[in-house]
Amino acid sequence: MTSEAHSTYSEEEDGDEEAMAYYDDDDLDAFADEDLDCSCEEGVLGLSDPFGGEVKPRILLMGLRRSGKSSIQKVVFHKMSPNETLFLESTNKICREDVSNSSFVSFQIWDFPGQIDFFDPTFDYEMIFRGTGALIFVIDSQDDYVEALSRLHLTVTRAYKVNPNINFEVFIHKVDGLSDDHKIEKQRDIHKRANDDLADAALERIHLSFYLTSIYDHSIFEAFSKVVQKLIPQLPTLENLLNIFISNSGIEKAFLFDVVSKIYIATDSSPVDMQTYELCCDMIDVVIDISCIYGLTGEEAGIPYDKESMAIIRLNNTTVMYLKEVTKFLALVCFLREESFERKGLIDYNFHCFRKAIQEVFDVRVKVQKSRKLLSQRRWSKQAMPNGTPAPQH
Ligand SMILES: Nc1nc2c(ncn2[C@@H]2O[C@H](COP(=O)(O)OP(=O)(O)OP(=O)(O)O)[C@@H](O)[C@H]2O)c(=O)[nH]1
Repeated sequence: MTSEAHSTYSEEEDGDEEAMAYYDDDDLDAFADEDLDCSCEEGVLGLSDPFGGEVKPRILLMGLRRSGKSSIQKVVFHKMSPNETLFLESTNKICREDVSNSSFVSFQIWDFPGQIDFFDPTFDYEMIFRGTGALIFVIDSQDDYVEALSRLHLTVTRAYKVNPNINFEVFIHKVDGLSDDHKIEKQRDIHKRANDDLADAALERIHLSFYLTSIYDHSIFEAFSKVVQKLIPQLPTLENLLNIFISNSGIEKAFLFDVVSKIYIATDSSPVDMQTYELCCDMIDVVIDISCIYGLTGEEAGIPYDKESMAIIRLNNTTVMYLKEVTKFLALVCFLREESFERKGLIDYNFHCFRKAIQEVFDVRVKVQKSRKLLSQRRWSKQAMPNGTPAPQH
């Protein structure tokens, strides 16, 4: 395998940098009124903490004690190594974290303590479920899951009553200790029992999606990618753009990755196989690691990834992997045959058009965010002055 990688980390702004600044600043602007950013440690909430004005979709992590909820969050979003999760303490309050890596990957994760009680009057579950986009229920596959299944049923039915638009995602977790046959067997059993319970309650219309996951391989990143993709309204547009890009460039497969979390936010319409996805994750690791070691020029340089970041890796099976920066947090990773890579000029030109199109999609999103913000400000000021009295000037 041969590889080339290139990254520069100049802190000085150049002409093109404006385009990047335009991205980021507008993004920040758009979210200025919902500046709820806090680390997990700082973001511990009381159970009745209201988040009235918030717009970002929520992803809830629920499940029994020690099922692996905090480990998932730490491994996917904090680069914690799986072995370190052995030392995580039990969560005893709801722990909220903002994930705003890029314009398309922007949500909040709420990690719930295992023993949460729906009948506790201080637990305002209606408020919580109302703003929820996805509810991930984690089941420990190495443990007896009878209790977990009844908890899943209770949680899902409560949540559905409050908000029928929630995506219900079930992670059959810790499958690293199981053989392939055993994994399939567990998935079938859990799937059947959970759906039977819903059918018994005449709630067949609730759809549950199941994933086999482990923090010890890439399955957890892949599952999270699928959960997040469902929350991206621009997904069909992104997929379309990727389809057009690859079919005109002789590329076999392309992924749009969020570099920080290694979640892929979109891919073309050809099927994804796990090995290809793992190779992409490894490539991103190589680029970021090399850049961290050799590229960083200053303390405040932050994430070692910029508009010059790119990498080419030639595999020993005549396949080439090509990574290019799309925005400050997004990368395009492509797989193509060596002979197709001879037309690199054409690929780069098409990439340029693809990148521009992504910026336009992003532009529309920012405009929508801004008009929503304006609208809510107007509503708010009307409420503040019901008789039309102008606000006092200071
Ligand atoms: N084998 C294996 N162990 C895991 C996996 N994920 C988490 N664990 C382990 O499971 C244990 C519990 O993990 P936590 O993340 O603390 O579980 P939790 O659901 O947040 O627990 P509470 O905070 O008590 O609700 C830890 O020892 C983890 O190392 C996995 O995929 N495979």
